[in-house]
Amino acid sequence: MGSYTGFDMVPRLSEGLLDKHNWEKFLKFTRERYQDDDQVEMKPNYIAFKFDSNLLLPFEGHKFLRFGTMIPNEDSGKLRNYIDTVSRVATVWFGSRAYCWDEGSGLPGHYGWDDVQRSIRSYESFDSPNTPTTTAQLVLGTDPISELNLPLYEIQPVSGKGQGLVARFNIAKGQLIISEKPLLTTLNITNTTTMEKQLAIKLRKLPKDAQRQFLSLHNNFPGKQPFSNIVRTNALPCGPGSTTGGIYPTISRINHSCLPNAHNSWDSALGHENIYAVRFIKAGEEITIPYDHGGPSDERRRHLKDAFGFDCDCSICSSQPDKLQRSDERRHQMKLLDAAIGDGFRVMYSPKDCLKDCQALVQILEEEFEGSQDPHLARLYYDVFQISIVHSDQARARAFAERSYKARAAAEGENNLETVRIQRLMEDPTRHDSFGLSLKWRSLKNQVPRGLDSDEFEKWLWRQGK
Ligand SMILES: C[S@@+](CC[C@H](N)C(=O)[O-])C[C@H]1O[C@@H](n2cnc3c(N)ncnc32)[C@H](O)[C@@H]1O
Repeated sequence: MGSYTGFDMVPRLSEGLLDKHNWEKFLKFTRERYQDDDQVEMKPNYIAFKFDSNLLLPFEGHKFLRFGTMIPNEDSGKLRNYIDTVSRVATVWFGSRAYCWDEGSGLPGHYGWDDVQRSIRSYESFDSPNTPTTTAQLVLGTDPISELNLPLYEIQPVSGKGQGLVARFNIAKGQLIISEKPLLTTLNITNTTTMEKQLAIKLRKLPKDAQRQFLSLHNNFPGKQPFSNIVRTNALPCGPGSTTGGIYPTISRINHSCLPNAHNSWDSALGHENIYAVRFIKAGEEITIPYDHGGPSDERRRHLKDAFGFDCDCSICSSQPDKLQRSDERRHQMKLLDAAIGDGFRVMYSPKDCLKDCQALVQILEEEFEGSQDPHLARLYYDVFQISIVHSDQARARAFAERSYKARAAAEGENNLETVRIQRLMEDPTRHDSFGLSLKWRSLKNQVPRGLDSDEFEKWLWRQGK
């Protein structure tokens, strides 16, 4: 046996220029210090100390939590020397932020090993860079506007669409824009006379303020049944496929786009609707969400006209014919691939073909959504997770669950119940009901090859060239 020792970065580094600069200097020094040491190896994404798979220094400092391991009792002092030296250099660059700990002396580390392992797994591929929302964030990595907790939007007239939500500040991808409780929720009742009566009863029970807010919402179907038509214009389903709709004082002011910059999701634990930015939104830009069910523009426009009574004039629908045609081709292809991926027989008997389809779909989503594809990727990577786990491939299942988790956390928040469920599957893919239906691709969750560059890792992940 032995005792654990090392240093943790507390708080972890930001993606700001200052932290990046210090991390680069620290790595440069470490690299030079060990350049002739055959125990220290330069990998595509990190510096590896060969003694232990936990002793890695990633090139992306914001991912780093810990440099530490167990020093066996029989260690001659060699391993301890490496850890002490790197820890000392870290304290030179980062001061007390490089928190040195030693369990043998009764000083435990700051982070749990689960978090450390997760951070280490993330070293294998580079993150796509975030666009800073302010100069302060560019330099310091923190966003003073979000710390002030000011509303990030205001309700304004938007040309051709009535009112809409417009960003007051730059909003980062993954930022929560608004979380709101519904004024009321209602079942989707097809008989509008019954619906009108039930809504009248519900409205009467609301405080006067809420009644006024409801009645001030836009009604795209003026006529005899104002309550149900306000619902028809403004309701958002409380979760995917839900037959209950929610009406909101502010969220119901958000207009539709077929290429939206925000994503709406229902938080069933809190009974809130959340809106997250799915790409960087510039101050002054309109905030939009999707009301459509996908498909090429003719299908989307038909659905929006039938269900909501408006002709969409979003940036895609009103683009030049050749651009629209390319988008339509991609959307058509997305539908075909979606259907093929969901075919259980293929998942079971032609899983490699399914993987190929999933990879093709990732590519198309990237082209079509230009950086705002996280809501789609969250679902797609979960599908690939399922394909992997059906065939007992825990290593890839975990990597895909991690990608699904990241995309979902960015689009729906870390506390969303579905995000948390996927996080658990990422920790232990065998919890999924379909684990082990086939043993075709059996692997353990740690059987991930280390030290591959990004292309090699992708090839491994998608089972190319096997
Ligand atoms: C939920 S409301 C959104 C807020 C509404 N614009 C308002 O003034 O309160 C939906 C209505 O907004 C308008 N709208 C939303 N997205 C639109 C778009 N992409 N193109 C044209 N009109 C749109 C339509 O009149 C639609 O029925």
